[in-house]
Amino acid sequence: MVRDTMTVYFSRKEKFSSAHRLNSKNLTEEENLAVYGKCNHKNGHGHNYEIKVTIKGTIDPITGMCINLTDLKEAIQTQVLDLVDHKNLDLDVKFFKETPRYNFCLKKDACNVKLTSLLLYHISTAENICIFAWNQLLPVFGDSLYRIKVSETDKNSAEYRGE
Ligand SMILES: Nc1nc2c(c(=O)[nH]1)N=C([C@H](O)[C@H](O)COP(=O)(O)OP(=O)(O)OP(=O)(O)O)CN2
Ligand SMILES: [Zn+2]
Repeated sequence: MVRDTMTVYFSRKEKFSSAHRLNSKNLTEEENLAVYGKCNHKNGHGHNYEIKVTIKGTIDPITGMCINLTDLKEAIQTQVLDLVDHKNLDLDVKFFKETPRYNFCLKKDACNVKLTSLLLYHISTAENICIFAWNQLLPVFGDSLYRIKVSETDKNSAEYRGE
């Protein structure tokens, strides 16, 4: 039986090259080295990243498409690739350079419990690159944006599905 509405997924892969360094402002020099190892080296390093963006939708009966590939390519290019390709993620991309996440934690000292604010920055891991790309593409695709996968190497990748 053929259904009236069928949910389908359409994906596009792109590549980009960026430099970065894994280093947290919330850790000491020694802690950074212990957590990130060689990826914390002050010279930084680079990756030929791959990003895969998946759109969820129904098939337009006239075009046979759930999204026009031209629109998907254009959005990935302008919203993501133009900002990260041949860039230093930590210095050139605002999300990693200066967009703080405000977290509040309770710190207990000898006599009382104090509310202390802690500024947390986005470290340029594959996980956070997924979040960056999601934030950039969500205004374009809304609920149709299904999944973003970012691969640093053939061996390492992260995925985000907006959850
Ligand atoms: N959870 C995460 N951990 C790490 C990430 C990350 O994005 N999320 N990223 C890195 C570094 O960016 C690093 O460049 C990864 O490279 P490496 O450790 O060399 O891993 P490879 O798979 O490329 O190489 P092998 O030497 O074969 O392991 C680190 N951690
Ligand atoms: Zn790296």
